[in-house]
Amino acid sequence: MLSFEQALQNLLDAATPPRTQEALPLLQASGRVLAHDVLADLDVPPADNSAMDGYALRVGDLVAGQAQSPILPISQRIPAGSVPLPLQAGTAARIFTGAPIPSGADAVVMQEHCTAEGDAVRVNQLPQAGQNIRRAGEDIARGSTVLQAGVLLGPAELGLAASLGVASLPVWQRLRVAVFFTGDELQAPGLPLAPGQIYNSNRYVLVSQLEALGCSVRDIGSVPDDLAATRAALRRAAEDSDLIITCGGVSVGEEDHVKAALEAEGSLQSWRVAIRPGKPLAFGRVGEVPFIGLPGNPVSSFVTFQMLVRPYLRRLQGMREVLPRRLPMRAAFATKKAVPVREFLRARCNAEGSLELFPQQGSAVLSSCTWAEGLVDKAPDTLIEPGDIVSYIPFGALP
Ligand SMILES: Nc1nc2c(c(=O)[nH]1)N[C@H]1C(S)=C(S)[C@@H](COP(=O)(O)OP(=O)(O)OC[C@H]3O[C@@H](n4cnc5c(N)ncnc54)[C@H](O)[C@@H]3O)O[C@H]1N2
Ligand code: MOO
Ligand SMILES: [Mg+2]
Repeated sequence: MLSFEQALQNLLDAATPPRTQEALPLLQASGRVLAHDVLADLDVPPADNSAMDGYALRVGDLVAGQAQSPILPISQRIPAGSVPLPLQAGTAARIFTGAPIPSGADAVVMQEHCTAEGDAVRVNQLPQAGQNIRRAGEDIARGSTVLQAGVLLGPAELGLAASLGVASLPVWQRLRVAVFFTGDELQAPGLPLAPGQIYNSNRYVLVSQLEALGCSVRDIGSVPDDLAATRAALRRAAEDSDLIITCGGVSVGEEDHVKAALEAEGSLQSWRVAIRPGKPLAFGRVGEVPFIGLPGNPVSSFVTFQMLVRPYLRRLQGMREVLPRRLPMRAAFATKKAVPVREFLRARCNAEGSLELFPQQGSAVLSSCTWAEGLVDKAPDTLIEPGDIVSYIPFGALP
């Protein structure tokens, strides 16, 4: 049986980085992984511009007059998008937010601090030099790396690329993941349950987790607890896929056919990891296609995906390495027995700022995964007492 660390290391060592990339228009690149760094070939903003609607002026012209509320004639009007003339000495320019600063001006005074008087302006609150001016390049400096290869492109990244004038981005080809779900008892949501059936919830957890990571999923569907059917499903899953992930049928019962099917159609590299939930996790290959057999228990497949499959998928997709952020937090609970495997306990923070456990830590209790906000990572053969500091991994802190 592998330790958690061995299982994770095996997966990461086996993760071949992506090779094929494609250039996509920005809006089609959302949710994709950037294949190359993006460098700025211009300053953003390109030129000094006004942060406010007001008047561009030279502070020295205000002080020279020594008046409390000096008045300056208005020499030009600069809306955003226009090209200003150099500022005439002793005058002010009417200027609007985003408009370029005329050469010679060194501050913008907000119109709320002024009084317009015909074609002149009375300045009631003297500005500091540089005030309300957004300098060229203060957001992005020409030549700097704006986006790093491996980032999962979201709204802010697309906006930043657009602010540089970039219209398309190089992204890695989506990882093609084939999935199927084993179990005679499975019924699709929306259809009536026959006696003995349950709804196939794992499908929705797995497919949505894969899609959230930018994978393209081919769902082979539900497969009965039958060796020949499982072998046929493996063969189909291996066609045109970069990875196969199945749910169910990897434990020790006669109705669990995934391991035998894998040994018949490919190779079983390892089976069972010393963790709870998620112990009967299987790794292997079908031909050249890597295979992961997740356990059927809903929490087992959820937690093993989060803790082991995600880091693997991130590397397969060329995403930046990010370790799950662990927080040392105080436990407001006690565990009852020390088990010889590493445990990931579903927990969340209470009003006092310490951690509570979901009362049922069984691995078929899917409702715990909507109640919990993260996992307490508990070492083998240990107990946790109230007040202990534990290692807590918020779901949101999982890369
Ligand atoms: N004698 C033993 N029995 C079991 C062991 C063991 O070591 N000795 N391991 C237990 C552990 S740990 C786990 S985890 C489960 C995993 O078993 P399988 O991977 O073979 O999963 P199944 O038997 O197919 O199903 C387990 C459980 O989950 C339900 N299930 C399955 N697929 C789905 C799905 N798509 N959606 C919702 N629920 C699903 C299934 O009905 C079963 O209740 O084995 C233990 N047994
Ligand atoms: O591996 Mo299991 O998830 O403990 O039920
Ligand atoms: Mg089973």
